Amino acid sequence: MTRSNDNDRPLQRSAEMADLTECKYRERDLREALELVEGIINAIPDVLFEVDRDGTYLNVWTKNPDMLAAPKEELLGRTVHEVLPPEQAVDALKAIAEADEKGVTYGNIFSIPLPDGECLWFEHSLAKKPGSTPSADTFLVLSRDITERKQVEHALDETRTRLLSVVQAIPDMVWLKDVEGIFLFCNQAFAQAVGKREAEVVGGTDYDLFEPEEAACCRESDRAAMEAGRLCLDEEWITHHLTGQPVLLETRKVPVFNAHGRMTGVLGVGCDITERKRMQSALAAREREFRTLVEHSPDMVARYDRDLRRLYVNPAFAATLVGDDMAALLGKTPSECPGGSYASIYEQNMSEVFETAKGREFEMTWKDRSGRELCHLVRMTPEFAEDGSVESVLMVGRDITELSDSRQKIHRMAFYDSLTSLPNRALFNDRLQQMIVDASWHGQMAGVMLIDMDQFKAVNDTMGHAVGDELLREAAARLSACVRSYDTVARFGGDEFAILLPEVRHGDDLARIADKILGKFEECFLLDGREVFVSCSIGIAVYPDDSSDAGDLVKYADAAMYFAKRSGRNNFRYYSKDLTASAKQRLTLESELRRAAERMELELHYQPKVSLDDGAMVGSEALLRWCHPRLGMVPPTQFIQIAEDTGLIVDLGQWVLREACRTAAKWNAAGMAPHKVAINLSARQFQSQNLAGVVADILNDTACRPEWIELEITESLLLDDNGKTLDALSELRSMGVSIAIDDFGTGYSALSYLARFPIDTLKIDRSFIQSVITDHYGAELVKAILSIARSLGQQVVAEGVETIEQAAFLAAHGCQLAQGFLYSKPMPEAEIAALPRNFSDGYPTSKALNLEG
Ligand SMILES: Nc1nc2c(ncn2[C@@H]2O[C@H](COP(=O)(O)O[C@H]3[C@@H](O)[C@H](n4cnc5c(=O)[nH]c(N)nc54)O[C@@H]3COP(=O)(O)O)[C@@H](O)[C@H]2O)c(=O)[nH]1
Repeated sequence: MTRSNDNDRPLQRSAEMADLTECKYRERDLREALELVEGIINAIPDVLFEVDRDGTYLNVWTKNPDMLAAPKEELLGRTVHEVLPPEQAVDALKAIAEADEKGVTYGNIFSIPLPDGECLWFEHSLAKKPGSTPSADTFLVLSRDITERKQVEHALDETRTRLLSVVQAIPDMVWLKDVEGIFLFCNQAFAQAVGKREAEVVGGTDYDLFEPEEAACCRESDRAAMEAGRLCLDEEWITHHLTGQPVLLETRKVPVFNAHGRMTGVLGVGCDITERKRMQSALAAREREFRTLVEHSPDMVARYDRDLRRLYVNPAFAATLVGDDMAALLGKTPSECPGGSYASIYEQNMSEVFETAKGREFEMTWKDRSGRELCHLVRMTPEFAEDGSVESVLMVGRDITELSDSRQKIHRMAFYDSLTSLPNRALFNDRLQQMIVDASWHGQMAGVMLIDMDQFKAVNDTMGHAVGDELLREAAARLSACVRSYDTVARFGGDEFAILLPEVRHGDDLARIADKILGKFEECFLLDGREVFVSCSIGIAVYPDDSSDAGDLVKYADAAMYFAKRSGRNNFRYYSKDLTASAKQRLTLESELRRAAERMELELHYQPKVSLDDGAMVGSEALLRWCHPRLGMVPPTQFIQIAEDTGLIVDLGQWVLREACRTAAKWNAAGMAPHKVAINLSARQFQSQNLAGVVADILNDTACRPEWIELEITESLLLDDNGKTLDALSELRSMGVSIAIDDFGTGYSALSYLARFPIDTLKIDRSFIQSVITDHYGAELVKAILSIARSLGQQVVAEGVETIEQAAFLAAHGCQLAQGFLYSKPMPEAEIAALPRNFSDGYPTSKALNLEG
């Protein structure tokens, strides 16, 4: 600093003064500068070091000595190597070297590890402070504690990493675009969907990823979100790069703002809802489908709430109950609409479904709105709320009226007789078992009756099946009228009935009931406009006297019934032990008869038929005999009925036919006098086989000519007017076989059949022949028969001729043939062959009578 003056001394002085002032000024400036520096150093929180090039601490300034790694006194004069950890010391020297080279250096970050694992962080700025010589250069180091900042940065980093992981991990697509639509970020899900790496997506736009149309849509929805300034929900179609399939994204887009509130872009999250949409539409389709099904189902469908009120009914339900008016049903309980006695049963079932949470199924018979009785199979199913409670009940009702009717029909068919509507044998047996159980429990007696109609077969055969059926129905009604309501009248089949009589106080009660039945049957039956008398035979077995076993009781009643029949019919018999033997015998005979033919126990005997004209043996009747190994010769009267009852007669008859034809063929061999063999045929043989065909086969097999045999049938067979018999007889007749009516005169019907059927011979029944001599009416009857036959051109055979007088009467009145003990008893084939071929000697003949006359 220089100042001018005029006087040297004073000038000098003033110069000195000036120097002094200058000096003082400088000193003041320096002091002020120092104070400023000191003030600055005190004002800043940082530490200021001065170090030399080797890192020796020369000076330290700080307001807060705690920030120092060691007390200031210990620090000064020591090098960074002595103070800092080795790594940090090396970094410090590197920073000094950089400042040495550049003059200054900023932003050198150091961390000093602490014993607890944490770190202290510092940011150093260095400036070179030139010395008087380069070697005297020192370096000012401004050390700023940035530990707090670093911690915040670290925490932010962690948060960011965590968020990024989350964003990467979520299956939804996440992306961020700036306002221009440039991708700033995307997660893996997005990158994968568009077939790029994340880095490839960032920096591009939608147009780099999608077809223009798709990209435009995406941009459009971005703009909409940005314009709205809030979260927007949208749906976007994109094409998945892997499958090439369109993918529907449900997108949430939200504009992103910076710290100043300026919009910087839009964040998008996309969820692939293609499958969900597909499921939803499939679900909707199924729902429509089910609705259509339910709406068009013939089943009744309804849903009920906990108050048993209807929430839903389908049209079938409404139609059955009220017609079209569904509203009349909704919100109502069954009791309210349509009401009725079944409604409470229905509601009770439904309440139980709500209470037990278990479905129910039951059948319900009720009436629809037109009053028609219906049967429904009702199924009630609980429907659960989320908390597991039953929220509603779904009811499906199927109309099983037809099925129920069929079931009843089947039940009736299985357990009831279709003709009489009485229980059948199966139901009878069931009730019998129950009756025994009850009787045993109450210590009571009970009865089993078996009833067989005595003349049913004759009526059936003579008046036809329709009349037979009518008789059975009437008989069933009469039996039912004779017993109490809790007794059971059953039909076993044919003309066999049975009655169960529980709660019998005394054995005699059963006799009174049996008497009542017999009395009822004494009244005539009006059948086909005619009065017919049919009696019955009754067998009685008593529980527990006779047996406690159901099977035995029936068997014993049957034995008793059989005995009643044997002892004259139209009566009843109690079972007694002896009867069992008789019934057993019958059963034994039956089973033995089945095997008689194969055991060769059967044979035919023949009874001659003699011409009353000249006494010549012109034929014979084949009569079956059973040579029983134990019982000896069993007469047909003892087994033919069994054979008829069991149907065995068909096979036996065929055997007889074959044997008789064989014999006829033998006896008519060349050169012998003609001999016609008469063969008895049962009505059953007409019913069960192609009789004409069978006869033709047998004739053929045995080489027997048709004219060598005559078939004897009973009158009753001809009264079967179904045409079958007429056809069979006509066929046989056309083959050349002659037909005879056996036991003529014992039938109950008109004689008109004589002209209708192809009949060659009438055999007058033995009972008429036996009375011709003793009884005037008998004689007149025989004369009348002879007259009818003559006028119809039929031959007459008198059977059972036992006396000369009978033979003479018959010969005198024009009877052509006679058969009876007078000439011969039935004999084996060989014995007949040995008989004289003529019975003229001592026997009356018309020729002899004429000679005498
Ligand atoms: N469906 C078939 N029925 C047959 C067959 N064989 C026999 N029968 C029928 O059995 C009944 C009994 O026959 P049977 O014991 O043989 O008696 C016959 C004669 O022995 C008997 N008869 C003959 N003459 C006299 C006589 O002078 N007096 C007298 N008391 N009895 C006599 O009559 C029976 C023959 O009768 P019919 O047949 O009516 O001419 C009997 O009804 C047989 O029909 C067979 O194979 N199939």
